[in-house]
Amino acid sequence: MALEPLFLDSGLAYSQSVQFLRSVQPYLPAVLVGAWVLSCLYSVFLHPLRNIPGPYLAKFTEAWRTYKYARGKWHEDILTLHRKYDFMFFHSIDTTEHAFLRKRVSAAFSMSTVLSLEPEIQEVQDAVWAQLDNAAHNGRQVDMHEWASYFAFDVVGKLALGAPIGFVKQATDVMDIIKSIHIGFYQMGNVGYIPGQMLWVYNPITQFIQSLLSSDFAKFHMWNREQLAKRLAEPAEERATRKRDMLDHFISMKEPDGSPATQGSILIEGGNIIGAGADTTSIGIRTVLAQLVLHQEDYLRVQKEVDQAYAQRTAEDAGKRLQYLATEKLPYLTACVKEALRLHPSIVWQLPREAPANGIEIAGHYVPPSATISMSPLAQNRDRGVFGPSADEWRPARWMPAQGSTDAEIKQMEKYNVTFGYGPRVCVGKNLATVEIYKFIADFVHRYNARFGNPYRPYVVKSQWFSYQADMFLQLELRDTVSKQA
Ligand code: HEM
Repeated sequence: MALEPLFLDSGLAYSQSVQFLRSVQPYLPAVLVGAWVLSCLYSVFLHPLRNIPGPYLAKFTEAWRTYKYARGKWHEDILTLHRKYDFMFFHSIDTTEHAFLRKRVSAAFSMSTVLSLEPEIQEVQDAVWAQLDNAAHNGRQVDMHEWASYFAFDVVGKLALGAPIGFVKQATDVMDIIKSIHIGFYQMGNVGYIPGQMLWVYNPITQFIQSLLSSDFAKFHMWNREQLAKRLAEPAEERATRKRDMLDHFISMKEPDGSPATQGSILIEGGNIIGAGADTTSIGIRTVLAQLVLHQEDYLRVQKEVDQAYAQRTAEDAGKRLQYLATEKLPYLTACVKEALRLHPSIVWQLPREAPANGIEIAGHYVPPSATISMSPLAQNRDRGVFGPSADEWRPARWMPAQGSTDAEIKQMEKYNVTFGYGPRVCVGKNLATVEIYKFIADFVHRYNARFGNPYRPYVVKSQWFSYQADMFLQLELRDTVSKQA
């Protein structure tokens, strides 16, 4: 390939530069190959982490990891690697900026805020039931890849962006938001961990081309801004009589200098939630549902528990849906939720951390300062040292005191179950996700009997940072008890 300048200039300097480039051009390939060989030699013989066991090719090039990521089968690859090399570690650090950002949103994610918004979550859930009831009446199969996503995306819209985006009502991926987020995660997941690589994706030229191709996402940004503008313009008397939601919490945040949060900061928090809190939760819902539908005896046992809880509602709660605080007391539902989320955590790629300033010794290996070390929640959650020889198996009873495990064993498993991460960066939305999952599953099994549309291929799993289930078709039967109650 000839090296020709893109912009013409005149004079001696220009012709000298061209001459220089022409003179070095024949040596460039050799220089690049030489640099690569040197870096390989350094990795194999001198790098401080050279003795850590792992695939040989990965010592030489990050392309090995990119290739594996791009296949979308990391949920299988990571387990194979851990079984082979039996090595895992992680360590967490915190930074002042992260601590500040985290503290200023903590009230928005507290359990009391989430529970105060339970009726709003229920409203979205009831809209889902209306759609699924309809499908059940007509004998139509439902794809839970879609419906769990529509539910979770509308919940974050309603609670944190100012209004439900309309997925459930319109029964579609409005403005292609879900599709665009998945494309974004695929791109970031595959190249985002390599310094500088995201420039191929996020530079003004590709961004411009992308905006032409998916103007829908630009529409979503516009919609998001409009909701915020509406909220900011809301008369004070109206605000005083309305329930405070997550968006209100974000609006009342402060910047580090004590000034009110800028619109940019508020929009970023909303963006974080839609990126981090919708897919993860819908995967969690599908994970629990999938295990229950696969194990019908467990489905029936949870159903019986929920039916009883419905029957025992107080006179004050009669006619209302089961509240989260009642569902979290149901022992078998709780065991099934914990076990399903352990076996299939929504995020299966590595959670990165920096080694501390003095380095750290882990499992006999010295890790130098600032090295990035990371661990997949999936691999950790299958650690036989913690979960025993049945670590890969579905065994909800392991979470039940005096039935499957002792109290001390359960405490130990809770500590090392990292579905929601670990340490100062542990998932900030865990309360919201937990409430959504318990409520959704409890009402679902109370309302329907369910079978896979295709028992020979119940669903497929794809990994792209998240590990999500697709083509999860269910045949639903509306239960008599519910049609009578309706
Ligand atoms: C089943 C559902 C969910 C799962 C499995 C999950 C999992 C995780 C994990 C593994 C992390 C990284 C933690 C670490 O590095 O140690 C994380 C971080 C985060 N999650 Fe979640 N998440 C879920 C739901 C949510 C929801 C509903 C929200 C918000 C509404 C949310 C917002 C966030 C945010 C903002 C972070 C970054 C926290 C930080 O860096 O301080 N997540 N989540």
